[in-house]
Order: sequence, then C-alpha cells, then structure tokens
Amino acid sequence: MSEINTQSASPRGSLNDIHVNAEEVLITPQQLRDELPLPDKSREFIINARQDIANIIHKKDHRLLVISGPCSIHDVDAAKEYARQLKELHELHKDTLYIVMRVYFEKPRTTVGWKGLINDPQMDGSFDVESGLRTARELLLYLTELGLPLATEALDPISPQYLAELFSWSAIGARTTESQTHREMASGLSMPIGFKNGTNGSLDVAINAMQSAASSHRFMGINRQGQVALIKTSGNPDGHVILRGGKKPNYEEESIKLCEQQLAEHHLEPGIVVDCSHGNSKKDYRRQPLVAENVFGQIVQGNQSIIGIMLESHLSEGNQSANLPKNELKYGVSVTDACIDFASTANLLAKGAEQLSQVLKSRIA
Ligand SMILES: O=C[C@H](O)[C@H](O)COP(=O)(O)O
Ligand SMILES: C=C(OP(=O)(O)O)C(=O)O
Repeated sequence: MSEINTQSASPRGSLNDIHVNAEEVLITPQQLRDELPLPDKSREFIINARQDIANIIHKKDHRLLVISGPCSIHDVDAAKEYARQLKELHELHKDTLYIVMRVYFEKPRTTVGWKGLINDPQMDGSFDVESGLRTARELLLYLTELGLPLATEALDPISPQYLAELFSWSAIGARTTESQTHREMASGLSMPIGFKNGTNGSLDVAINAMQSAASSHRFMGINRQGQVALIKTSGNPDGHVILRGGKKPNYEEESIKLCEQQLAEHHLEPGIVVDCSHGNSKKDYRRQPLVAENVFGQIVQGNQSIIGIMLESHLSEGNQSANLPKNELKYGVSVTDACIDFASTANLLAKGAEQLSQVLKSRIA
C-alpha cells in the first residue's frame, strides 16, 4: 500500500486536491481474488443459488425468498454464529422458504456514521479499507462453504470487483435507487437485483431503476486489474421491487395492489419483495414480525405478486451505538438498525413455512 499526501504535494494556489488530504493505492481486485480464491464447489453453489432466486422472481419456483440477517456485519464471529443457526433454518424449511443470509458490509448513512466493515473494519476511524475487503472476502468464503446463499446492498461501485462473485442477490438501497451510477452498476451485476422504493416512499424511482438496469449501458468503472475501464453491460434481467415503506408503511394489501398496477403499466413482471424493517416497521424492530405475518396472510388470501420478505435479524434483539469502545460492545447485537433476535426469527419463519407450504405450491400452475 503506498500513501501519497496530496496536501504537501499541492502548493498553495493549486487547483487540485484542495479538499483531499491523502490517497492510498489499494490491493487490486485480482490480487485479492488470487489471495483468497473461490473454490470450484462454492462457484457451483453460487451459480445454482442465483438461478434458484431468478426462478423465484420469474415464478418458476414456488418458494418464498427470505433475506434474513443483521442490518450490518461488524463482528465476524457473531456473523458466523448467526450463519450456522440460519443454515439450520435454511435446511428445515427448504421446501417452502428459500432462506438467504443478509451480509451487509456497506451502510448508506442518512448523514454521517459508521459506514460498514469495509470502510472501517476496526470501527475506530482507522479506515483500513484493504483489511476490510480482505475480512469481507474471507467471511463470504466461509459462509458460502457453509452452504448459505448470500445477499448484500451494492453501494460502492468499486467493491463488486472484489466481492460480488460471492453474492447470489443484491439490493440497491432507498438512498441510491435514483442514482444513475447505481442503475448502471446493477445493469452489469451477475445476480438478481432488488430496487428499494425511495426513503420518502416513492415507488416511481424503483420502477424507473428496474427499467434502466434492464437496459444496456456504457460507463466508467474499474476492471479486475484496478485500471479505469469503459464497462459495457447487457442489462440485468432479474430486477424486482423491494417495498420498504417511507413516510408510511407500504406492505399492506392496498399498497401491494398499487405496486402491482404500476408494474403492469410499465409492462414489468409483478415480483415484489417486502422489507419488514425500515419504513415498514416504522423503525421499531418489534413490528417486523407483524409485517411479515400480514404478508403471509396476503399470500394465504391469494396474492400472487409477493415473492419474498426481508428481515433485519441478529443473534440478540435491539441495537447499540457503533461508537462504543470495542470492549463495551455487546456480542450479537446490531450496531446500526435494531434487529429482531434469532429466536423470534426462527418462530416467525416456522409460522410462515407452516401457513404457506400448500398455498405457495398452488401458485405455480
Ligand atoms: O439500514 C440501515 C439504515 O437504515 C441506513 O443505513 C441509514 O441509517 P442512518 O439513518 O442511521 O444513517
Ligand atoms: C439501508 C438499508 O435499507 P434502505 O435502503 O431501505 O434504507 C438496509 O437494508 O440496510
């Protein structure tokens, strides 16, 4: 890693780097991939998981997609323990639910705050991004070997070259669904992509994003060697909407119908994932099970468009400040949005599997 102090390199009066203090050259994506390669067995597993999820989106697989996991990953040991428990649920409910682990390394902030494990893995303002990338890749390799499909938010347009091959599903978040950069990136990503409605509740931005990302784009990015490159994409055919609520929730029947109508008006497939957290839980984690149960009820009543749910779930409930000294952080508790605990997650998914096992099968003609 080589660091250039741009302030000392820029004499007074310079037009450049006025607000840039320093830059460091990072390991290239290819170097990290060589250092931590993806075994063939894991590659096969991810190819199949992406296909399973695409089949759910296009209604060729009856199962309900369940994306469950911490709001953000900050502690690798806790993430591994969560994954081992989630893997049991994945197996237990595999005929009805397709359970994928949320592994979010990049957090979009409303203003400022800890931006995730890649940006600041030590959570102390040391911003050791190279070690963040390495830790993230090591963890993804472990989780894949465990046999869990993995989900993330694609936020940084550079990090996919380092990590994206390990994910089977990605979201474009509420704060970036309207961003051209993110729509271009989504058009080239190799896994199914969900687009969240905007933080104010706007569905239009997600529908526009789906159309944009399904198209081919030309844009500047980096290649695996870390060079700036002109990227040419063919478009992502597996886009769908994620309803996350906004100023008010949008998971109830009326909102789902409105979303179905808007998708139909744009000749888009009616595949909807409901995020049970965020605006839909009014930021109260205890409400997530209520949202999920309402969604299960809609499916039992004959809804055909809901293809999945998302849960913010961790080993223990609630959250804590990411600014606490490391030795004061409680194990298995979120440092970003509050989560439901694992026992509640397991109860909820057992209820869902029981209620939906027959009805989901009858959806696929
Ligand atoms: O899901 C996580 C948060 O809702 C998102 O990153 C915004 O967090 P903030 O409003 O605490 O910055
Ligand atoms: C940031 C997230 O969600 P949203 O984009 O809906 O706020 C998230 O799911 O972590």
